Amino acid sequence: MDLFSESYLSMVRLEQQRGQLDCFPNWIADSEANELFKEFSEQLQWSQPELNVYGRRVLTPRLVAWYGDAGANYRYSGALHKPLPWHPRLLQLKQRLEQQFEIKLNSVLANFYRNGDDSMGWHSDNEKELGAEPVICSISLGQPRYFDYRLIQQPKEKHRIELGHGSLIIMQGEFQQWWQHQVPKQKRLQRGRINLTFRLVEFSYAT
Ligand SMILES: O=C(O)CCC(=O)C(=O)O
Ligand SMILES: [Fe+2]
Repeated sequence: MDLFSESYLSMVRLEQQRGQLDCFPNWIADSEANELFKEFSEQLQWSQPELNVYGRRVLTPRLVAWYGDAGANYRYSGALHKPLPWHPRLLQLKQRLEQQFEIKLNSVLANFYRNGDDSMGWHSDNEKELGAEPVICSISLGQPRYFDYRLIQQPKEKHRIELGHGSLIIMQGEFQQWWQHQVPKQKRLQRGRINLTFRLVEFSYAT
């Protein structure tokens, strides 16, 4: 063990105006990240919902699963989703985030990008049930993928980072009000990536 073994906690602040974007490149050590990738790919209840794009039904270009406390309902891909009960390893990660950053979270959207053809288009996570200044903690496992973000008012000026195995980014403050983000296709990539975005959503009693 070397003197700098705590360096996995090192943080890079990428943006501090118009919201905050922080990156912890090695938040989860490789060996644990390997285990988590395997367990989540095999054990989460992945589905591929249909999206309504200008009146056409198309499949979401990745697999998704929504976990959380009962009542943490969330609208994505055009429909309201009730959370599945916590997977124990997701719950552990949630608690680790809550303790380290002194925040409260109640749910997680898991995304499975099967290969470089899977993607997520430009969006802000600005749904009403997230509140005005959500704290979103996003963990990546598996194939490193680009994460692009841009100011809504300057859409041509794209910023690009790569989210590697075991990394964490935190978006908070006004970030969702000013910026959009995407995970573009990277056609040549064959391997899968799992992303977990932990959130705090307002409870709703919709059925
Ligand atoms: O896969 C990612 O890194 C981004 C996921 C995301 O933006 C979301 O779930 O809202
Ligand atoms: Fe997002």
